[in-house]
Amino acid sequence: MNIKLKCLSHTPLRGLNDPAPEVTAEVDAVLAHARADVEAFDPELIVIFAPDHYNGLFYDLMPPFVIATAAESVGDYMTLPGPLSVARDLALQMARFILDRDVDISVSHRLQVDHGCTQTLEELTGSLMRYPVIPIIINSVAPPFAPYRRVRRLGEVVGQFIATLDKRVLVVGTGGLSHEPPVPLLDGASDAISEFLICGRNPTPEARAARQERTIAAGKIYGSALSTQTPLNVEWDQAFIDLLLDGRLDTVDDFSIEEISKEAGRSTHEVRTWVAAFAALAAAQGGYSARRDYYRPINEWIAGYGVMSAEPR
Ligand SMILES: O=C(O)CCC(=O)/C=C/C=C(\O)C(=O)O
Ligand SMILES: [Fe+2]
Repeated sequence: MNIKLKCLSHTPLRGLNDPAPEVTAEVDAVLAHARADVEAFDPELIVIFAPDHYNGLFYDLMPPFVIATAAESVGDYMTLPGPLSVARDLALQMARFILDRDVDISVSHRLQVDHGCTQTLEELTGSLMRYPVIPIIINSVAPPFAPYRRVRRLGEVVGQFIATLDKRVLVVGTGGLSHEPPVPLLDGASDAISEFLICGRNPTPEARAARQERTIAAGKIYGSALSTQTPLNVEWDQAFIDLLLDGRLDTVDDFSIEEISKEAGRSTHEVRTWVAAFAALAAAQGGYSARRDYYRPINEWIAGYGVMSAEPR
């Protein structure tokens, strides 16, 4: 086995509410570099830890963790629609391995995934079909969440499974860092919003466009006095990146979900995908060397926007 890691933020607002051209050019250059790294590594498998934003998973049955044996992109927020080349048999083997090690995970044989999974896959590989992939969705948006220690443990067992493979494996985490886009909460929601959050699959084009417009409108005022969303938190982001750089993964076991939501925004919990990805790398190889490729708070994208890479020491 040979393993590498990439963790990246994603944003629904790329191309829809961009920051200054210098900033998008800077991010484009970082992403081009990341993509060249992936091209050179030529992975035989990508394991991607990703969140969902009420496109594939709803409160009619909201699992903490899901592994997909087949997945299709809904094509939201300018991302590519269509199927992902999921490594079906390997995904099933991985699910069995995880369950055998006392970590509960659901299996989906037909999962819809959104920009939270596909934007990063597209940025790193140029397509949804280029390499065999196993999507693992970690609930990071629809409370209640499994605690961070369970996410770390999930990552560990996935890493142990990867260690059994004779393959080049790229582990990806996507989401975060600090941010709070206008994703509705079930608690206190109107009947119409509750209905959407419980079973809002396959929205009409009009409903999809209205969701997108709400997010664009929020992006236009994010970080200003007009916004009611929790702002970006650069200190929180730096501390989290430092924790990963130092390999202090077990400190996430003490993370308080409520405190993070208050300090850094409710969608900051997408960093759970980074926790799982780093834990997988650490467990597969017994240690890693990581670098921070990029960080910038970008209000227009509602994103504490970061990119990290890591590989075995
Ligand atoms: O229904 C919607 O589209 C609600 C908004 C939404 O899904 C926003 C997603 C934002 C991110 O992916 C993010 O900031 O990480
Ligand atoms: Fe997201």
